[in-house]
Amino acid sequence: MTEALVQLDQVTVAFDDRPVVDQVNLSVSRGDILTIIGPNGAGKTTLIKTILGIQRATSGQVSVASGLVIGYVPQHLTLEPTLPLSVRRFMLLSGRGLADCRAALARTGVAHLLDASVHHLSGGEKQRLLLARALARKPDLLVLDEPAQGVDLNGQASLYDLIRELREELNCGVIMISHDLHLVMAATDRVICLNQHICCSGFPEDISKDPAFVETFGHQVAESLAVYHHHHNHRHDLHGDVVPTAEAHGGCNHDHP
Ligand SMILES: Nc1ncnc2c1ncn2[C@@H]1O[C@H](COP(=O)(O)OP(=O)(O)OP(=O)(O)O)[C@@H](O)[C@H]1O
Repeated sequence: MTEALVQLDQVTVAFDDRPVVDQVNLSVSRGDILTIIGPNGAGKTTLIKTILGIQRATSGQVSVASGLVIGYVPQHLTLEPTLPLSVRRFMLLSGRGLADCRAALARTGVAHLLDASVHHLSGGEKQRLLLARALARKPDLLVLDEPAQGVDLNGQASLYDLIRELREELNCGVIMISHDLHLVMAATDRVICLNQHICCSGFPEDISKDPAFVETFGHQVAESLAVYHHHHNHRHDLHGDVVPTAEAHGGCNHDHP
């Protein structure tokens, strides 16, 4: 039996008696990638804050495996603009040694920025730095809140590839929020569509046909996902370029009707 890293049973979070997360059940084990999608204000961030223990559930049960190490990648890097801060210093603030910090930066493709100022990093570099900080903790569970924000389309694909590789290398579980529906459909194992309550959940190829998904995202999005069934038969390097694999010779396959 696979032990759940985190399990939510009937979790509700209400602000001023308004349920923002409503009776949610979910479970993530090692090796799982679970993506939470949903419209603005659907309660996605509140839900992951509850998993992280930053937000208390109003009712229901949040259970985490004992000694669980969580690596959290927030939506944005929030910094005091007047405080000089190098990448090296930022990473060392995680409490890990320099060797671990260097290895994590190398894994996310930004080792060359060790002595750069965090204030001068591009949007994509900041996201990779945040991922490196989470990795340096050698997490059992990676929790990412819109990890591809500010990253161009090629960069997004390579970032999702990297997350999949890290899941295998660390044998960790992954929970992420994403708005990049096409990429999510290709990169995730399971999807939860949240609109306060879980309106549907399942495998990406099935979820786009679910009436609840169509109701939440509209016909146009559902149809575009249904025809854009993305067979991910290749990898991307950290610059977004396609790396052919043994079973494929590069290029995306998209099924057209
Ligand atoms: N601490 C709080 N106090 C009161 N209301 C809150 C609090 N935190 C979040 N909310 C409200 O809860 C609702 C859900 O917010 P949340 O940030 O979880 O949504 P989201 O799905 O992550 O949205 P987005 O996609 O826009 O980031 C919003 O209406 C928000 O205003």
